[in-house]
Amino acid sequence: MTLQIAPDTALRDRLAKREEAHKYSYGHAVVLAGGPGKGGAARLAARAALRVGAGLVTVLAPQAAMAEHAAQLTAVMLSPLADGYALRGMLQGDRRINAILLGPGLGLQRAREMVPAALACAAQAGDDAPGRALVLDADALSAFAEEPQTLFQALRGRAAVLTPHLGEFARLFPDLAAQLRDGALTRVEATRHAADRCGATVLLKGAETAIAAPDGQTALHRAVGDMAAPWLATAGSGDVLAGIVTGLVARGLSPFEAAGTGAWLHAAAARSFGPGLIAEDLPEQIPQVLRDIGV
Ligand SMILES: NC(=O)C1=CN([C@@H]2O[C@H](COP(=O)(O)OP(=O)(O)OC[C@H]3O[C@@H](n4cnc5c(N)ncnc54)[C@H](O)[C@@H]3O)[C@@H](O)[C@H]2O)[C@@H](O)CC1
Ligand SMILES: Nc1ncnc2c1ncn2[C@@H]1O[C@H](COP(=O)(O)OP(=O)(O)O)[C@@H](O)[C@H]1O
Repeated sequence: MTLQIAPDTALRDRLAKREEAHKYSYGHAVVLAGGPGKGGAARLAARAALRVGAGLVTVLAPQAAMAEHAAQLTAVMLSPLADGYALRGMLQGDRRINAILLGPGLGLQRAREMVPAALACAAQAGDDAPGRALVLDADALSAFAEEPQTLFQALRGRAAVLTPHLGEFARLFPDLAAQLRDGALTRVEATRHAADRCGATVLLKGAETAIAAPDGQTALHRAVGDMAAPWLATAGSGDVLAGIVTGLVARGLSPFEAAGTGAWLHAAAARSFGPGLIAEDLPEQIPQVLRDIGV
């Protein structure tokens, strides 16, 4: 049965912060950024992760892009990160980093190096203790268009969420995208097959966002009718969604829960802001959405 996503009491409780907690109770998310002039997407995502309640969020950027990020970031932290070797060292040395976002503005070449390094340090899916989870979006997906099996082999069994739009989905799963276009598969069915094939949670974006976990669970978020959010059709809104999902896994939600909750929060923030929305507005609207559902 496909879950229809809506806020409930359990969700409100999961999103609240406890009186006695401190920042490390809510995880440390890192967002990998690409080269100079390409940092906007990573900053949007990082801000969203912090707004949704991750305890700490750090943008990891190449040295050449540090000055640009430093001029723009305040609550979000910033560190230099040269290459995949340095990423492995950082992740092996700091177990408190429990959520990693790769893709927004990362660049295809940097993604090919960083994604395998990050996956090698991710938790096994289904571990009892909440481990380190990855969110892969944008360039982290497109980078493997020529060899999706390489990505799927590295992903299998890891705690991860893939957040493709239909174009990115077609690059990794061309046969499933073709069957979706032909009507041979529904959106939920295509997403379920994709999750089964890659061994990770898949969130297929769009006005109807389908989510599937490798264990067969599925969910659907329909931003249509009363729930429409058409102003989300703006550059960078997907980067913000990836950041929201990353913030939620940093807070300890499972990849499947984080994907569903993130899809709902993202559209609710767009509806709450209304016409004229641009991507920067989405993270700033999250506090209002949280208040509206009683968090
Ligand atoms: N403010 C920023 O800094 C922004 C940075 N961005 C970054 O820019 C990089 C490249 O993004 P692009 O937008 O060029 O790459 P995309 O992969 O989104 O777009 C390339 C092509 O994919 C197809 N496509 C896009 N969306 C589709 C959809 N929903 N359904 C079907 N086909 C679709 C179209 O043919 C499009 O020409 C990424 O790293 C991304 O994160 C973008 O997210 C836009 C905003
Ligand atoms: N008409 C629409 N109704 C609801 N949501 C939409 C609509 N158009 C786009 N979205 C949402 O906006 C986001 C766009 O993401 P994406 O295509 O990756 O853009 P970008 O790469 O510019 O960030 C996705 O979450 C998608 O579900």
